[in-house]
Formats: sequence, structure tokens, C-alpha cells
Amino acid sequence: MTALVTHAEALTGLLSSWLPKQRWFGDKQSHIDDVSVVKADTWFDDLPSGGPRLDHVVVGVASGGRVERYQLLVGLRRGELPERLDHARIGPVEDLVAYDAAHDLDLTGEIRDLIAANKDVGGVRFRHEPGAVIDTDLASRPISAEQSNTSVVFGGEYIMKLFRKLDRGVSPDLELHRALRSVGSEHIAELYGAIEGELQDAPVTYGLLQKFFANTADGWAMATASVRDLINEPETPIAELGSDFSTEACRLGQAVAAVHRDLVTALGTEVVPVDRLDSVVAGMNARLDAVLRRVSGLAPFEPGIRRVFAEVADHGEPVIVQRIHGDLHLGQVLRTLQGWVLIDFEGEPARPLPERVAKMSPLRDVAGMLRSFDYAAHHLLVGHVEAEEIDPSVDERVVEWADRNRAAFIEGYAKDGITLADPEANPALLRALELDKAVYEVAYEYDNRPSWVDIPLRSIARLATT
Ligand SMILES: Nc1ncnc2c1ncn2[C@@H]1O[C@H](COP(=O)(O)OP(=O)(O)O)[C@@H](O)[C@H]1O
Ligand SMILES: O=P(O)(O)O[C@H]1O[C@H](CO)[C@@H](O[C@H]2O[C@H](CO)[C@@H](O)[C@H](O)[C@H]2O)[C@H](O)[C@H]1O
Repeated sequence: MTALVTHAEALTGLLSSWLPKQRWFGDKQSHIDDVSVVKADTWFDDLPSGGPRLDHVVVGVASGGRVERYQLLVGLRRGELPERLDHARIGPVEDLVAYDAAHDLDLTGEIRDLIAANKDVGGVRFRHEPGAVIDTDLASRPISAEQSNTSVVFGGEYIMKLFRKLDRGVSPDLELHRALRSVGSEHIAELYGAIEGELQDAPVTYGLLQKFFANTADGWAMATASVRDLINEPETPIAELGSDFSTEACRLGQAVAAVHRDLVTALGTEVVPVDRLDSVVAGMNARLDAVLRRVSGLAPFEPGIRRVFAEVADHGEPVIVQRIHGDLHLGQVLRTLQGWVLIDFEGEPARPLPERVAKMSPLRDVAGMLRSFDYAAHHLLVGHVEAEEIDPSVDERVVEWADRNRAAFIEGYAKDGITLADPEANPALLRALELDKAVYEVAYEYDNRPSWVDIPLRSIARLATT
């Protein structure tokens, strides 16, 4: 244990420069002031026989006046790293080389095996869900999409997500998958297992094991393929495009509605009375304030945005709230053989946990998806072409594509009459939620993909001024 802690502390010296380069690292703007070890344990050790060791290290990262906790899976090997792991190198730690073990398929297999065996290591509980039998022979591979967390696939059967930023409390991704499983929801990936524990006197979720849908396309890939065809075939009416997405958009709306109904069945509803709607507006304004402080390009739209937000409180009806997905977009939905499946119920990664687990209007998810149709329509143009250089006929077609699919999604959402909110009954709330999401996206793009920041900014210009 002493040697382990020494290694872990030697490691922190390397992390100030390594962490900001990771896609999953949240605060890309501030200088890291300090990295300290919160918890360190060895999960697997083959060093005595010349193999790797897997250390589980939780670090506290102080930056921008806050301390966030991150989970690291640290592989340690003697001598040179195999070439396949070179991209994952963190640096030398005493006589060993440290690297990100989430990329070491031998070690990720060991983690899966701990779940299959219901083991406890260093106070961490590896558990499979009741009745789930995990095949431990399947080889693992990393997935190419490196996002807020790190995921590994096993033989086209399972996907294991290892959370990076750790919240104080059970992850909504785990909580909602369990809740949806308990009511037999058909539009989620079945949960097979989880890695949980306690950290600094609060529950923590380290990972999830779920059904992997092989050979599926996500909504973003399908929608953007459709937009590409639309641009490449300027003479073909949208409805006649082989890749027209509107039927799928409608089915997607039905699937989202079914998940919302299931969430109500599992976790209930609350009502925000009319005289409390100003607190909803205050929340939106506070998020806007935070982004305005960072992104000057948003300033010209501030009065228009605040006006749209203010209209929410003028609505004469109470708003019914429930647990929702919280960060729904086309990249979070998979078209599988069993229909559309929603993944990643964590909510917006940048929001604090208490906000992410709060009940909210289901229209927030609807708004997220509407924003995504806008993104899919415009992303091929924005960042590559100056606004004034966009051929107006191309612009008209992508706007028509977005309108068509947004309408189809809303039609599908309302079709079966199974949800608590009709998107067309409260246009002021829907518009404000779209703007709130677009404001969030401005900050997200500013941090992660600066050349995309014009996508939400141009939508804000439209939503806040019309
Ligand atoms: N059950 C699944 N089946 C197939 N692919 C999946 C599944 N879950 C996630 N993925 C793929 O992994 C990617 C990352 O998963 P996600 O849960 O969104 O992680 P993150 O929290 O890092 O954003 C998704 O965009 C999708 O491509
Ligand atoms: O999937 P995550 O939970 O990591 O969500 C974050 O990243 C998303 C991008 O990967 C981001 O989504 C934004 O870009 C999408 C296209 O890449 C677009 O479909 C979404 O509408 C847009 O919001 C998401 O906001 C962020 O939280």
C-alpha cells in the first residue's frame, strides 16, 4: 500500500499537463492549480510476472476556484510500453511507465471479470445485475468515440462505461437505467452490471456494463448522411431523397415519448405551480450569466434571450415535471433492430448533480432533440464557409430539412398521447428551453470545438430575435 501511494503521488506531477489534453476533462479554460490523490488502490497486479498492474486512482483537480474529482485507470508497466499503448502514455513513475489503462484491453477485461464475479476490491463494489450472466471470454476493444467518459466494448455484446468526472451521489445514468429496467422499458440498453462505492462519505458510481448494440447507426450519423445527400442532390425534393430522415424522426419522437412515460411510471411527477415559474426563469438566467461571462460573442443576444426566458413565467398553466434524459441529442439515440434506443442518461456533463437529478419538464428533452436537428442541418456549412458565402438555395434546403424533421419528431412525440407535455401546447416554454440549450451549447463548443460555436450562435440569433 505504501508503494502504491508513493506511485500515485509521483503520478500527480505528470497530470497537470496530461489531463487538459483528454476530451473527457471538463475545465479546459483554467490553469490546473493542484492535483491530489483522493483514493488509490491496486485492482490487478501482474508486475511480478512481467505483466501490467492496474491502479484505480481518484484525483482531486483544483482549477478555476473549484475542485473536481476524476477517475483514472492507471496502467503501470516496466520497460517500454508496447506500441499499441504509446498513445495512452502518461509518463514515467519511478521505475515504471504509467499509462491510461482504459486503452489496455487486457486490463479492461480484468475489470469486466470483477463485475462478473461480484467482487469487492478496496471498498469498490463490482456487481452484475440480478440474473445477468456475463460472458468473460469476449475480447475487448475501445470505442473510437471518446466523449465525456471512456467506454470499452466486449465482443459486440457488452459496453462498459468508465465514468471520468465523479459526482457525489449515484450517477443518474445508473439510477435511470435501473428504474427504466424495473418497468420494462423497451427503448434502453439493458443494464448488466455496475461499479459503485463510497467516496468522501457519499455514494459514487465508477462504471456501468450494458448491452452493446452492434451494427447500429446513431441518429447523428443517419441525420447527417441525409443532409449530405440533400446538399449533393440539389434537384431532388427532400421527400424523395433516399435518405429522407422524417419517418425515422417521427419514430424517434415516439420512442422518446415512451421513455418519458416509463420514467413517470417508475419515478413519478411533480407540479411547478404558476407562482413558482419565475424560479425556472431564474435558473435559465443564471446559466446565461455564466456563459456571458466567458463568451463575448453571446453579448449582442442577451436582451432577446432574457425576453424569451421571461415569457415562461407569463404562461398561465402550471408545469408538470418528471425525471428526464437531460442531454438528449441525435448522438444519444441508436437505431437498432428493436427500434430507437436512448443511451447516456447522465444529463449535461457540465451541470452539477443536484440539478441533473431534479425533475424537469419533459419538453427539455424535446428541445434538446429539436436543437440537434438544427445542428445536423447546419454543421456541414458552419465552420467551413463564412455566413455570407453560403449559397442561399443550399441554406434554404438545410433549413427546410431541419423544419421537416423537427415537425416529424414532434408529431411522433405527441402521436400516442402517452406523455404529460404536448410540445405545441406551451410554445413559450419550448422556445425558452431551446434557447437555454443553445446557450449551454455555446459554452460546450467554445471549450471543445471552437469552430462549431457559430452553430448555436446562429440559432440563438434566430430564436432570440424573431
Ligand atoms: N449500448 C450501446 N450500444 C452501442 N453503442 C453504444 C452503446 N452505448 C454507447 N454506445 C456508443 O458509445 C458512445 C459513447 O457512449 P455514451 O454513453 O454517450 O458516453 P459518454 O458519457 O462518454 O458521452 C455513444 O456515442 C455510442 O456511439
Ligand atoms: O454526448 P455527451 O454527453 O458527451 O454530450 C456533450 O457532447 C455533445 C457532442 O458530442 C453535445 O452535443 C452537441 O453536438 C451534437 C453534435 O455533435 C448535437 O447533435 C447536439 O444537438 C449538440 O448539443 C452535447 O451538447 C454535450 O453535452
